[in-house]
Parts: sequence; C-alpha cells; structure tokens
Amino acid sequence: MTEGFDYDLVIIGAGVGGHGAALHAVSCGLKTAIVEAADMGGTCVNRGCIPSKALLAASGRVRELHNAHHLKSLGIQVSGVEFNKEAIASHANNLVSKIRGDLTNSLQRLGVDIIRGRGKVAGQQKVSITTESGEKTVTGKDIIISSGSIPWVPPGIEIDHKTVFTSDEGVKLESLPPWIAIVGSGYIGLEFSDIYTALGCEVTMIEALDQLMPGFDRDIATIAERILIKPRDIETKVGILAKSVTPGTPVVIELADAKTKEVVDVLEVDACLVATGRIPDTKDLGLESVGVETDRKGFITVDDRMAVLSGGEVVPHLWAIGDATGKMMLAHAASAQGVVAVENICDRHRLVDYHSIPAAAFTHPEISFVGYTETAAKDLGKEQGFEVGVAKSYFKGNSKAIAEGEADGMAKVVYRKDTGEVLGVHIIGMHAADLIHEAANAIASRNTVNTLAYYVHAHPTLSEVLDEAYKRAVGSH
Ligand SMILES: Cc1cc2nc3c(=O)[nH]c(=O)nc-3n(C[C@H](O)[C@H](O)[C@H](O)COP(=O)(O)OP(=O)(O)OC[C@H]3O[C@@H](n4cnc5c(N)ncnc54)[C@H](O)[C@@H]3O)c2cc1C
Ligand SMILES: NC(=O)c1ccc[n+]([C@@H]2O[C@H](COP(=O)([O-])OP(=O)(O)OC[C@H]3O[C@@H](n4cnc5c(N)ncnc54)[C@H](O)[C@@H]3O)[C@@H](O)[C@H]2O)c1
Repeated sequence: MTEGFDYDLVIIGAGVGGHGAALHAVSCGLKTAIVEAADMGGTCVNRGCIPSKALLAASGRVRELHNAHHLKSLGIQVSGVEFNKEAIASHANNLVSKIRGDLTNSLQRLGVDIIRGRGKVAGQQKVSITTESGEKTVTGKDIIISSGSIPWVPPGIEIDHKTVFTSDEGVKLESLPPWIAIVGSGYIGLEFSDIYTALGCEVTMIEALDQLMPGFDRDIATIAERILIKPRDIETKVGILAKSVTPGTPVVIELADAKTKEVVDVLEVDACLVATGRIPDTKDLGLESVGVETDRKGFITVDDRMAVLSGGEVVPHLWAIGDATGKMMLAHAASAQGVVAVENICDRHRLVDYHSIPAAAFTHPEISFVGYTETAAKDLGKEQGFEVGVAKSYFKGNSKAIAEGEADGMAKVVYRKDTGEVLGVHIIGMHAADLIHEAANAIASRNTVNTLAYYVHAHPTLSEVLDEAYKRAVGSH
C-alpha cells in the first residue's frame, strides 16, 4: 500500500465498470475501496443487461413455441402455450438478485472495502462520501470515476413511471399493455419490441431519424427490418419525432415531422416506452475541486489510457471509465476500460482498442458487430487511399442453421483489399452475439482474410458462416 493514503485506489460507482476495475486492482496488489450510492452492480445488473436478457430468454421461448409452422417443420406439435407475466418478471428479478449478490460477494471475498454512500471528489486524491451515518473522507493514491449513465428523456416527454416509462421500469415487466409505443429504434427499442411482441403486445415504433436502427450497418438493418419488424405486430413511424408524450389512459403522443417539427398525427396508446438514449450521471461529482469540466453533454473527457483530461492536459491520479465517458456505452467496454485504467495506474502502458470491442442486440435472431460499418470503412478508405472489399455469406447455406430450422441471416466481412486486414464484421442470425467473438479477436490482432480463410472450423457449426465469408473474401469459394 502506498504510504500516506487510506487506499491505493478509490473507485466511485460499483457498476460493471467499477467492479471490473476493482477485481483487476486487487490482482495487481492494490488496496482498493469502492463507493456505491445505490444498488451494487449498477445499471447492467439491476436495470440493464441482466434483467433485459432474462426477459428476452423467456419471451423468446414463448415466440418459438407459438411458431407452429417452425415446430411442425421439425416434426413437433404443441397444443397451446401459456405463460405467466408475473413468473417471467420474477425470473428476471431473481436473476438480478443472484448476479448482484455474486458481484458483491466477489468484491468482499477479495478484500475490497465497499463503502455505501454518495462519493464526491474532494480535491486531489481525496473522496468525500455522504453515508447514512454522516460524512466521511478517504484518501486514495488514485481515483477512478465510474458513475455510469441514466436514461435521457427528450423535452416534451413526461414520464409517470407507469403508463410512460423508460427501460428502468420496462425491465420490471409490470404490465403488458395491449398497444405500446416505443420511442427510439436503437438497442433498447429493438430488444423491447422483441419482448413485447413475443408476449402478445402490439407495438408502434417511432424513430426520429430517417432510417430504423440508424447505428447498424445498412445491409444488416435492412435484413433486421425484414426479420424482426415486418412479420411482427410492429408498425413503424420513421422520420417522425415523438414531440410530446402525455401519460394517462390513453397515453397521448404528438407525432411531428422530424425535419419541419410540425405535428402530423396524434397517437393514443395504452403505454409508451421511451428508449431515446442515455446521458452520463456526472452531476455533483466534485470535479470542479480538481479543475475538471465535463463536455457539453456531461461526459468526462479521457484519453485512451482512461486518464481524465482538463483542457487537454492529464489530471494526475484521476481516471474515468464506463458510460460516464460516453466512449462506448456497453458493459464489457466499461470493465475493459477499468482494466486499462488500473494497468496504467500500475505504470504499465495500455490503451483501449475500441475498434475490436464487439456489440450485440439480443433480439431473436441476434445482431452483432465489431469494427467499421461498410460505409465508415469506405470513408476511411477514401481518406487513407485504400479500397474496401465486402464478402457476405448466408445462414441459409449453413447446415447447422438449416438443421435448427433457423436459416435466416447473414454475415458480412468488411476488409482492406490491399492488405486483407479485417475492418469490420456484422452478423444477423442465430447466436450472432456469440459468433462475433472470433471476428473481434481477429480485429484485435489485426488479422487478415488471407490468413483467416485457412483456419479450420468444426462442422456442422454456425461458425462456418464466418468461415465461408472469409473464404469468399479471398475468392476460394
Ligand atoms: C435496458 C438496458 C439493457 C442493456 N443491455 C446491455 C447488454 O446486453 N450488453 C451490454 O454490454 N450493455 C448493455 N447495456 C448497457 C450497460 O448497462 C452499461 O453500458 C453499463 O452498465 C455501464 O457500466 P458503468 O459501470 O459505466 O455504469 P453503471 O452500470 O451505470 O454504474 C454506475 C454506478 O455508479 C453509481 N454512482 C453514480 N454516481 C455515484 C456517486 N457519486 N457515488 C457513488 N456511486 C455513484 C450508480 O449508482 C451506479 O450503480 C444495457 C443498458 C440498458 C439500460
Ligand atoms: N444489447 C446491448 O448491448 C444494449 C441493450 C440496451 C441498451 N444498450 C446501451 O444503452 C444505450 C441506450 O440505448 P437506447 O436504445 O436508449 O439508445 P440508442 O442511442 O441506441 O437509440 C436511441 C434512438 O432514439 C431515437 N430518438 C431520440 N429521440 C427521439 C424522439 N424524440 N422521437 C423519436 N426517436 C427519437 C434516436 O434517433 C435513436 O435512434 C445504448 O447506447 C447502448 O449502449 C445496449
């Protein structure tokens, strides 16, 4: 332990980012404390990844069992499917309690001091904490801020947490409204439309930009629309802004043209889920005590070592990770950033390689990607003077997918034509979220399609979809 300090490292926020940083800090021999104002595990464990994936698992089964045509093709007949909303909600809730308990125990077992209360930077290498039993100050040689994010609700939208709500309430599955509007077609909008339609709700999806799923590769978004939106009970309103949402029975939504802002229609629905993005939870963190200002949106500015910057200069011994930095609002990115921050605290130079961090939407089927979209790769190619190649392969040509009767989907590899380096991979199809890691590792090691095309994949597996795409890229198939 560093002399003169209570701790080597004090972490503010025990979400996935703070947890990942704490585990790595202990393995590096740092005496560590973690400060948490609310629920251990933060957004991912309590209101994000974990409960939403539990709901997707249960609702996905319901969808599958309702699909008589699909079951019949496998020789199966099911006479009626019943589900209990409360029991599905309990499955999610029980999973949250279990993972939160496991996360807390893992910290305790490793000797991390958990301090319950609201932490605040109180000058260099000092954190003050408002606890139930009063104010307490601890010193740390280094401080990591991992305070996370909260839902962003656009002006004009009123939340009553019952008829108009965000994912914070959505994951509790308190109601199954017959007709629900979902504002936003990003990750949360997509995943919840999957849950609600599987459980029998009618959905109207409202997206302000002129494309659904604007963050995804265009080919993937087109297929996603064909598989995940069109055949389901989902009406879409694209290029349309939810200008005002008023809670009640019914919920009243004023729809405006996103460009002119003029009201074009009024919707009356049973409920509304607002999934319009997230903002950093960085207010009242005492950053001014060390001369740090957040950016315009409230994110803490950091370099790729995760050191906090003020006016472009590194603030000594202060680090920030996770959603609060806005670099990539994903759980695994937050904990990877935590590991990188700790490595640098230990004087081992390490940078976050965002290019190789994968992302996934856990819809049925799943969508996943890593690296550049085709459009972004082509822009980069123009700038740097290289040509971009694209190779696609389809689940309908994959024996395992056909055996499962789930042969809808595509894998797309985007690569440099001159060197063969893989720039991006995009998959939609069965188990896409698991399949992406081979591509993520390939990008992390800057591997090329020329090498990857000769790696051997077990047969028959879904991983052969990617194998096929690499082989097509080099023209061997
Ligand atoms: C519905 C939903 C589904 C999601 N699904 C996925 C998914 O499938 N995969 C994925 O990768 N990501 C998913 N995410 C995103 C993921 O949850 C976040 O990227 C992740 O939680 C960020 O971790 P974090 O540690 O930065 O912040 P958080 O998890 O937000 O944790 C921050 C913690 O800091 C605490 N805190 C804040 N201020 C203070 C303070 N002053 N003092 C003490 N404590 C403080 C908060 O109480 C909180 O517990 C999902 C998000 C949502 C909303
Ligand atoms: N599987 C996962 O990894 C996962 C799942 C859920 C959430 N998350 C994380 O949570 C974050 C938040 O998710 P999200 O879906 O809320 O945000 P998002 O940024 O992915 O999508 C928000 C969408 O809402 C639209 N929008 C904003 N205001 C609008 C308005 N007034 N009317 C109509 N449309 C409007 C935007 O154009 C955008 O397409 C994501 O950035 C993601 O990092 C990840």
